[in-house]
Formats: sequence, C-alpha cells, structure tokens
Amino acid sequence: MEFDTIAAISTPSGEGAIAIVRLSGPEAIPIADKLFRAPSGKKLATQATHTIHYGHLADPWTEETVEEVMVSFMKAPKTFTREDVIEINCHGGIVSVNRVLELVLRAGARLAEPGEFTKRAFLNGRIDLSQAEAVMDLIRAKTDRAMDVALNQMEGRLSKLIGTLRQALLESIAQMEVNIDYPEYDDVEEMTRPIMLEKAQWVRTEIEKLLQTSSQGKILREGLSTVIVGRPNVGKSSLLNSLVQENKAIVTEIAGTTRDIIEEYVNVRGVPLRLVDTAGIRETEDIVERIGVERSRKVLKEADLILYVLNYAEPLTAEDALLFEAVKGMNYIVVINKTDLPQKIDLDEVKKLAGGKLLVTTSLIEEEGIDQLEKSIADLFFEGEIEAGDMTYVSNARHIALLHQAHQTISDAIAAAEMDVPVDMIQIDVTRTWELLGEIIGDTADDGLLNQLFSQFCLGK
Ligand SMILES: Nc1nc2c(c(=O)[nH]1)N(C=O)[C@@H](CNc1ccc(C(=O)N[C@@H](CCC(=O)O)C(=O)O)cc1)CN2
Ligand SMILES: Nc1nc2c(ncn2[C@@H]2O[C@H](COP(=O)(O)OP(=O)(O)OP(=O)(O)O)[C@@H](O)[C@H]2O)c(=O)[nH]1
Ligand SMILES: [Mg+2]
Repeated sequence: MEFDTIAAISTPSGEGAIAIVRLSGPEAIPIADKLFRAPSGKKLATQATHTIHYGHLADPWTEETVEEVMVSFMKAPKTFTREDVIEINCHGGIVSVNRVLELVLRAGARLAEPGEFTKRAFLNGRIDLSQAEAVMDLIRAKTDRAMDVALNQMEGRLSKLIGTLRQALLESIAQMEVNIDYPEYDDVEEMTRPIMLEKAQWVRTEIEKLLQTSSQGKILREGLSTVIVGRPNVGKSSLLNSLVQENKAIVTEIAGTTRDIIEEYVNVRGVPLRLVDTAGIRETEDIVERIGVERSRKVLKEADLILYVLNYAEPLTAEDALLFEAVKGMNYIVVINKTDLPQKIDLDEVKKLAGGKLLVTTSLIEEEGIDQLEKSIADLFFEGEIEAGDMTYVSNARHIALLHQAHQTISDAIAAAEMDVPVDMIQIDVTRTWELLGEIIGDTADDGLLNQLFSQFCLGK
C-alpha cells in the first residue's frame, strides 16, 4: 500500500533535552534532503540505511539556518511503519521543535493524525490490531504489572494464540466443505461430525481459558479501582498515605479535611491499585464539603474494592450504619483504625453489620496492621501470589467482548453438531466464530473501528 508522507512531534510537549520530529512515507527522504545540510555536503539519500547524521536544517527558500540537529535515516521496510522513516532530533524547546515541524510541513509533509504512525505499522502488516492496541496500553501503563501485560501482548502472544484457534476453525470449515460438496459419501458425513466437534470443543475450551484471565487482566491493565470511605476524621487520608508511602493527601485532626477526590496509583504485592481517597461522609452545611461528600458517594458506586474505615476509639454512629447499607453487595474490607487509643467501638456489632466481610485492625500512627491489610487485598483478588509475568492475559474490553461472542457462536455450533442439524447450518456458526476472533487481531475489522481505535492514541505515536 502506498500512502502520503506524514510528520509529527513524537516527544512530549514542554522543555526537554532533545525533541524528535518523525516523518514516514515515500517523500520522507526527499523532504529531509530539502532541509538538511551536512558538513560534508552529502545527501541523506546517498547514506547507508539506519544511520544517524549531524548537521543543520535550513529554510530552503532563504537558506537561513533554522536548527542544529541529528537526523536518523531509516529506509523501508525495516522501520517502525515499514515505510521510509526520518527522525529529526532537535533541541528540546517548544519553539525549536515547532519550527522544525513547520518546516517539514512546508516542505511537503502532512501533519499526522493521532496514532497514525502505529496505524501504518498495522496497515503495512508489521503488527496486528491487538499489538497496536498494546502499544497504546504500554504508553498508558501506570504500574510495572500493567506494562508487563502490554509488552506481552505487543510481542504478539495473544495474536499467536488467536491465530492457532482460527486455524483449527478453518480446518473444521474445510472438512465440512468436503461434506457439503460430496453429500453422496456417507463415510465422509460420519467422519465430519466427530472431527469438527473435537476441534470446536478444543477452541471453546481455549476461549474459556482466555476469558478466565480477563478479570485479572483488566485489573492489571487498568488498576483495581479502590475507594477509601468512612466518616470524617477516621484516618482515610492517613491510610492512602501509608499505602503509597508518601504524604500525598493532607491529614489534619480537623474533621472534613479532604474535600475532593484524591487519586494515586500504587502496587500492593503485585496488585496495581488505583487508590481513591474521598471526603468523609456526613451531613454538612458546608457547601464545598457537601459537594465532596456527593462525589464520595458517586465514586463509591464505581469501585472494584472498598476500604471502609472505622474509628476504634469511637462508638458506631447512625452514619456508619448507613454506610454499611451503601456498600452492601460490594467488595469491601473493613479497616478499624486507631487501635492505639482506648476501645469505644463495639466489635461484635461491626462483625454483625459486616456480615462475614474481612476485618483488619490498624494503627496508622504506629504503622501497625498495614501488612495485614496489604495481604488481605492481594488474597482477595489473586488468591495469594499473582501469576508469573509470561502468562497471556486478555485485558482489553474490546477483546473480552469479542471472546464472549465467539464463545456463544462456537457453543451454538457444538450444540447443533450434537443434534444432527445439517452440516451447512453448523458451518455458519463456525465461520462466524472465525470472523469474531479475526476482529481481535484486526483481520476482519472495518474502517470505522480502526479510525475510532487509533484516534485515541497520542499525537506522534
Ligand atoms: N527513536 C525512536 N525510538 C523508539 C521508537 C521510534 O519509532 N523511534 N519506537 C516507536 O514506537 C519504539 C521502538 N519500536 C520499534 C519497533 C519496530 C521497529 C522496526 O524498525 N521494526 C522493523 C525492523 C526490525 C529489525 O531491524 O529487525 C520490523 O519489525 O520490520 C522500530 C522501532 C521505542 N523507541
Ligand atoms: N491516634 C491515632 N490517630 C490517627 C490514626 N490514624 C490517623 N490518625 C489521626 O486522625 C486524624 C484524621 O486523619 P485523616 O487521615 O485526616 O482522616 P480522614 O478520614 O481523611 O478525615 P477527613 O478527610 O476529614 O474525612 C489526624 O489527626 C491523624 O493524625 C491512628 O491510627 N491513631
Ligand atoms: Mg481525609
């Protein structure tokens, strides 16, 4: 496929040591040669591929020097996009990098759309769609584990597995094809069903195995959304600070200190948490605090896990009972804090209200009980140790939805095969399964989907 030549700034905006303007496409090298002046006078086009060259950029219309640069020169097809690629490394100032971009656009390049370089890598067949999606996950990864999952997917582990499943489906479609073409041979008919059934059942089992990794995969990718709630002054912000091991949230002895949502990413024994501290929930006349309390109630509903903090040194209140109602049916751990102070709370009452949920006692001031809490969180979601890094997880909501659909269609095919339904009817379901799995790797994806996916990328990626 032949495209036009695109350009974009590929480094973050702001001041930095070096910034990169990247070009890709058939005109990348001629455009660079229009602007680039090497001390030797040599043109880039005459250089060996995958080399980097020192020189200056000049405005070709005035011959005025614009920047001092290093230019990487990479000829197709061994490049990120499989097209000719030029990377101009300039000084990392906002003005300098924008001048360089402006110059290459005036010399004939088009400003790239978000994700367009990666899209070309996909359209030119270097990577498939799930690998391209992993590139974005990698950039967005906030924890080591999320990055491992993305890297694994970027290297094509999921793609390979999907490819194997589709191959098995193709073989079974071919077998049915023979059957449809030669209906007069009864022995073919006899062979087809068992062979087809065996392959379809294997595919279904593999899809099930993948789906079993999806809840963990999603957590690893996005972080477990963990919301700390409780009455004012019980120690919610202190708990966030202990878990992230930094004083991120303001802690004072004044009830109603936290007014807004505070979010931090933290790794708890391999479980990535998106930890959210909230305003203490109570009825209040203070307008700002009231908005905070409303926000607390809202994020509470979207949590994967709730850390419900109680004060060991105060009796339970009506507000506590209301909160127990609010978290009913959700995943929560009760944290009873301030055990260094004399007990006023009725622990039996708490146990009754918590109905079998985990109870952990802490004294955040004395740094006690945090280990136990971390262990409880890890146990709750990963039953102890989290799997080794080389496991294939499905973590992307789009992939998970497609796998669910594929599971349905392959189950339909199996049920039909077991019920003596004509072979060409079964074939429809098997073919549909093959298509659905193909959408994961972008083999059967339409333009609308591609545009939507790549537009979520960063500019210059
Ligand atoms: N300067 C720079 N750094 C970068 C990138 C880049 O585009 N430019 N990358 C951008 O994300 C990442 C590196 N990813 C890359 C992935 C594939 C190829 C590539 O050329 N692949 C070819 C040839 C491989 C080979 O030489 O064997 C291929 O797979 O065909 C290049 C970069 C991170 N660092
Ligand atoms: N004695 C004792 N005091 C604690 C403990 N944990 C927190 N505190 C104190 O309790 C007070 C309130 O702590 P915060 O973490 O601000 O409480 P909060 O729940 O975030 O309060 P709001 O933001 O107002 O809802 C502070 O003075 C903390 O130092 C503890 O384990 N023992
Ligand atoms: Mg607070």
